Amino acid sequence: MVRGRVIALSVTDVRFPTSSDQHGSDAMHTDPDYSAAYVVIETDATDGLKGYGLTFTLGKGTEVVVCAVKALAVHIVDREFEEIVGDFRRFYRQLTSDGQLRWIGPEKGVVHLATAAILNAVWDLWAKQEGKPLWKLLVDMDPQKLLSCIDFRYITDALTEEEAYDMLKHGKLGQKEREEQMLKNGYPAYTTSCAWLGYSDQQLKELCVKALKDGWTRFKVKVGADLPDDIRRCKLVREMIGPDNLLMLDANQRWDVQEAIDWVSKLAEFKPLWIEEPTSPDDILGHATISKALAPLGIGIATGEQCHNRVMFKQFLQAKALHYLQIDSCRLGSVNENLSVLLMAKKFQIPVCPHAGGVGLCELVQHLILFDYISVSASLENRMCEYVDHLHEHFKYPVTIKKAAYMPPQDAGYSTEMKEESVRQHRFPDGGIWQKLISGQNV
Ligand SMILES: C[C@H](O)[C@@H](O)CC(=O)C(=O)O
Ligand SMILES: [Mg+2]
Repeated sequence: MVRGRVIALSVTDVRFPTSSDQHGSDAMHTDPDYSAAYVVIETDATDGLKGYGLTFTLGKGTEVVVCAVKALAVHIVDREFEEIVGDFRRFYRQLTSDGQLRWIGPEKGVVHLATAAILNAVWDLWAKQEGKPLWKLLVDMDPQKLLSCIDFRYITDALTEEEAYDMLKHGKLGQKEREEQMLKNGYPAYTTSCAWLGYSDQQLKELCVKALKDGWTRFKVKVGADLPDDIRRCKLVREMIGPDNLLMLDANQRWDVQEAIDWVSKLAEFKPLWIEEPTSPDDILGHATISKALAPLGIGIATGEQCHNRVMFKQFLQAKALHYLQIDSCRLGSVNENLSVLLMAKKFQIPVCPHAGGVGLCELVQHLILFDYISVSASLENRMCEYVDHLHEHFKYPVTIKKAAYMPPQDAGYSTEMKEESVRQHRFPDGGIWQKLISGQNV
């Protein structure tokens, strides 16, 4: 039962000094401090439940997003929670249509990341009030109700509400069996944690040995800064993992279109399944060109982690510019907008392989991909969810990985809540960790 009036929203700049060990590094982000604009919403209900939400950022970017969250807060504070989730499409539109703030978007960039942080907190609270993990709240939801959370504006030329309804109705068939299957075996995952760009060859080897021992069979390697380095690192990883395990490459937008084609052709001998973000995330036709050129080599295109809204995804799908669609729980407008992308991917028959390289992204996106499998795609073919092995210890409900698969979370909510002590220590700039770093002490 939905209840309470929202009486407060707070937002905190939380940063982890991951760059000091090169965790998370890639060809474009060479000093990534994994960070979050962390939102907490409170209501006047007597249950004491709070909603926790975040969006993923890197270091300095966080303070800008924090400002945007504060600017948007006026739309949610002092509202009945029932009024928000009871007509979620309306609320989503209100938040994304603020007459002054939309000028610095619309539905992209800082203001959209802020929207994601706030809405993620709303979904967390809604799931908690219903006493269910978010994936289960979605799976159990009536199709009409689910659709009422989605803003279809700008995508009806690709997917109508009626088509989406039919898909969700159809998705009910066999849903119970798929849910049981997930509870037993989990959702298949791949790891990116063996081969961040700043890791040494020795680190790469040791991490591959450990990952293989832990049962991982799918590996992603960062590329794009230096071709001879890429050839050496891909050779090393391919030798370590053998011919049958999967290898994916990620360039994080480093190249021009022709440069991408030339560079990746030189890595084709290592049999990568995909090249991720070969060029600008906004260059839909460029991706289509790269896709055509690399198809004879059997290399697909993956993208999405910086695809800023459903309209971009629509065009990527229409232009046949990607083979693997990488939703992100914190870049799009939360669950609402991700639902629309999952449904478009289903219509265009493109597998969804979520992005999770960041703090908290694994915790959140597991819910979306579980819902996708159980209620929308009903397929595991060519599908896997990213996993990175960092910072889970700071979450109250961290992910559980078994045999290289995400096991469905059981606690109510969206797994977004961080431990209070972690927030206190990592708050920027006054948290203990940052005070020590700023004053030059070892941490
Ligand atoms: C800066 C992030 O670590 C980025 O490299 C993550 C990424 O591209 C991925 O996980 O994929
Ligand atoms: Mg990536």
